[in-house]
Amino acid sequence: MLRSPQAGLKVIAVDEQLRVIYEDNVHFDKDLPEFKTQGGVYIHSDRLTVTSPVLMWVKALDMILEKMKSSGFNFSQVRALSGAGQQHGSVYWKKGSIEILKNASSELPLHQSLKACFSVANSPIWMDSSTASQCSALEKAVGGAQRLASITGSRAYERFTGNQIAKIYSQNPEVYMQTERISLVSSFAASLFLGAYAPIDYSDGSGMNLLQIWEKVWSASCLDACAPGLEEKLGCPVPSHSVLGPICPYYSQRYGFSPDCKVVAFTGDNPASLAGMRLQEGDIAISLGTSDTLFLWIQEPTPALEGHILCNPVDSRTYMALLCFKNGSLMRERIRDDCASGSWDEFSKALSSTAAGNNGNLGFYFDVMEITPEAVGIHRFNKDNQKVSGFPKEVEIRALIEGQFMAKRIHAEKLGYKVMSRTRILATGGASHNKKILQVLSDVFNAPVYTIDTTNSACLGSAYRAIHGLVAETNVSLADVVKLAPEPRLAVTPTTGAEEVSKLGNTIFLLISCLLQNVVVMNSSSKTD
Ligand SMILES: Nc1ncnc2c1ncn2[C@@H]1O[C@H](COP(=O)(O)OP(=O)(O)O)[C@@H](O)[C@H]1O
Ligand SMILES: O=C(CO)[C@@H](O)[C@H](O)COP(=O)(O)O
Repeated sequence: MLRSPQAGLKVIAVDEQLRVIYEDNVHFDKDLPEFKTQGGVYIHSDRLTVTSPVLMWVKALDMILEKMKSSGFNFSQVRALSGAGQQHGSVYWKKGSIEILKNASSELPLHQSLKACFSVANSPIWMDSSTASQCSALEKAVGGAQRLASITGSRAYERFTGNQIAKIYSQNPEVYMQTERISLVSSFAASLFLGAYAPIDYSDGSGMNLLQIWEKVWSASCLDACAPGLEEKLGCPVPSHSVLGPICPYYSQRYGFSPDCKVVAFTGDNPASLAGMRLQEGDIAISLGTSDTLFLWIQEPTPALEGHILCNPVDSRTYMALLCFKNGSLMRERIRDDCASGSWDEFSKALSSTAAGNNGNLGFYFDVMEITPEAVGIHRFNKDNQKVSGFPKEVEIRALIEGQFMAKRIHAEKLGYKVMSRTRILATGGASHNKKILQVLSDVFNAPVYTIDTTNSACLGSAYRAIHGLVAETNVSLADVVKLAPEPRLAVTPTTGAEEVSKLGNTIFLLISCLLQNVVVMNSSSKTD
């Protein structure tokens, strides 16, 4: 029921009929200003290193539980809890912290007891891209990028945890040596509820460049390439539906939780969204949160140099494919501020006043180095495919949104996904509130778009996973557990005629995208030569 994304901490509680009975959040920048984060993070002066203060996450948990308590929430009725964290980020527990965690006094908020527990105060998070040299070394150590992808589901990515750990070890070996346990953001949050170090689940563990996704064990060659003695610091990975144990006494004493309340393994935010959206095979899920992600349920994946294959969080025999785009909401917000006076309403009006296909005007908008494709900068092309330096405001807004969705379609198709007549697009995340944005999504994919009641699918998915955890050992599927839950709702259908326009746009977009990527890659390699 808990989720710790980048910008804040969110909570949802559901009853036995799977109705949402409580929903709340803590916003890091606004509610915890003493940490001075922007969007929940610190972007360091090199513009590559991105971290979040780990104690801010603990304080946010204290705060949200206090809010629930003051609203009269009945904690004693909670039978199970689970949660999700932004993927790839890591937390470093100092030697001896396990005792402090186990024995935290229920008289104190948790952040006070855990003040001295972290050997790295600012945790590296998914936005970090400062580990290029560690990525090259890891790929080299295992026999190349494709070999690493075949073992772990992904070639080396800078934000993936193994590379982040390798950086900490190489820059600060003494800090690494002082660390007794390394958690992901998800297993860290689970540890706070367990009062013990929680294991990493298979699904979030697949975002580390360390797990053999087929055998579901740590890869000795990847571990050795990153840092010595790493296996011991990570603990054994477990199936995502595992019950980790009962909630620790701290929560019964301070908030009135039942001592029988079970803690089910926490997982990554995207895997939890897959559960919350009740994804079926053939569907495509698009999360429009801080980052944009696209994911699919997949039976027999073939890991490639683009995209990620993760263990499926709700079915250990299958997988999920994931594509992540860094220039998501923050990019849309920047263009909203520049072209629509900071108003989503005005932004939406611009989408209504321009035609699908944008009269041939196309744009690529990457304020920060994109993950897929690896490109940066703002690149605009008119209907004659000539590069132009600017667009009128409304054209700019449509070029941004069409470009973002064309990139998603093209890259999903490269992973082998085919839009079929039964394809449903399930949209979630903050920007899925915006119907005009969803209309463009529907037109570009030529498929209907559905949403669920809450845009907070990762949090809802965590609640579903908590219930599923109670029965998963008896072979009951998540689909069975959530069959009473409200079905996704049809939000928009494709505009007649939009398909032809978007097909043409897609082809041109693909051509320019390939050229652009090559130019960027060539430029960056000539820089390092
Ligand atoms: N009406 C809207 N139109 C477009 N984007 C929106 C709208 N409302 C919120 N957003 C975007 O949603 C983002 C937050 O999404 P959310 O899913 O809550 O983030 P997270 O991934 O951190 O959980 C904000 O950055 C904001 O840009
Ligand atoms: O890096 C990825 C996925 O690979 C991101 O999707 C993170 O999991 C964080 O997501 P937000 O919820 O903050 O957008």
